[in-house]
Amino acid sequence: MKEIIQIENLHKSYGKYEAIKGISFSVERGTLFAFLGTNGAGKSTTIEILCTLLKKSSGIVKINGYMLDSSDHNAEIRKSIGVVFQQSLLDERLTVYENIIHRGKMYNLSKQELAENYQFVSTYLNLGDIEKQKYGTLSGGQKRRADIARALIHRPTLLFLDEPTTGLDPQTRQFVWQTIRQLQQETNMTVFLTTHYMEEAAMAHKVVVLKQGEIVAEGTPDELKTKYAYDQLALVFHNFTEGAHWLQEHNISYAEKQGIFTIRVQSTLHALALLKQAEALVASFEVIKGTMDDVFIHITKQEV
Ligand SMILES: Nc1ncnc2c1ncn2[C@@H]1O[C@H](COP(=O)(O)OP(=O)(O)OP(=O)(O)O)[C@@H](O)[C@H]1O
Repeated sequence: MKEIIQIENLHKSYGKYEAIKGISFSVERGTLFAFLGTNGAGKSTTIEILCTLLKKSSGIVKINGYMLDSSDHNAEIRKSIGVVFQQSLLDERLTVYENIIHRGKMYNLSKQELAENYQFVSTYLNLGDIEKQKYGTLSGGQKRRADIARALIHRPTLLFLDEPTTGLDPQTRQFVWQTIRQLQQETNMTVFLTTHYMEEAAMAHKVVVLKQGEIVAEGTPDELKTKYAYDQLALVFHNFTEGAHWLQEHNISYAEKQGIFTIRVQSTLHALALLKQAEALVASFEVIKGTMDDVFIHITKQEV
């Protein structure tokens, strides 16, 4: 089966408040999927439902071929997923090794499987230097490595990460991010990620954006950028007045700040054509590509 997650018309209410208002989407096996949304959009609620920690109000959810909330399927779902939450679940008083082995034992792995799996997670997360240290004494970045290792000890096919890099320094963020990408690519694991860092979402195979419990955009990063973001050409002219006149004569709308004229362009090729036309007047230029930040701001500002 191509899809590892299939969601149809999922609803979740907390009392009278409807946090998830009938969302439908799917995630393909072996891909990196980014689930985005403003604060309170319903991301954590959705993840908790998918991880069997929270009961849905209605809708159909299938994970790895198992129907959520149907007979003994939730136990099978739990075996095939790993979860890293914003808050850690490890015991502060135990060492990293003890914590991870303790977790592994919950999955009834044989001694040999447990040893092999530990070796696997230790290599990927570079645990060698911290495995004997008590979890409570680790730095934020080291804790994150241990959290991810804990989620992987039973070798799940699907990994949920709720804002895995929030609060980390840039170097640790990069390490965590590279490890996630490497795992996804080398082991064909599906990664379901929520993040507030748009450069991380830009690397996903598919993005879904949630706003107030509803899906407001869905597609590949390129599709979303084409639809919601645009490239800009920034120009500095040899002569400010001549440059401004040239743009006005050619009916080109612009914004100007401290001598830099910014023009919205359809593509880099469009920018090139304009530059050729205005070549004699231009002192310097820059083409600014549309980003996932632009996409996110555009979508989440829109009225639903
Ligand atoms: N236990 C609860 N009881 C009542 N309302 C809740 C409960 N949990 C969440 N909510 C509400 O449901 C909505 C969705 O919350 P959720 O935590 O899923 O959003 P989120 O997208 O994960 O936000 P963030 O990015 O801030 O973590 C919010 O309005 C929140 O206040």
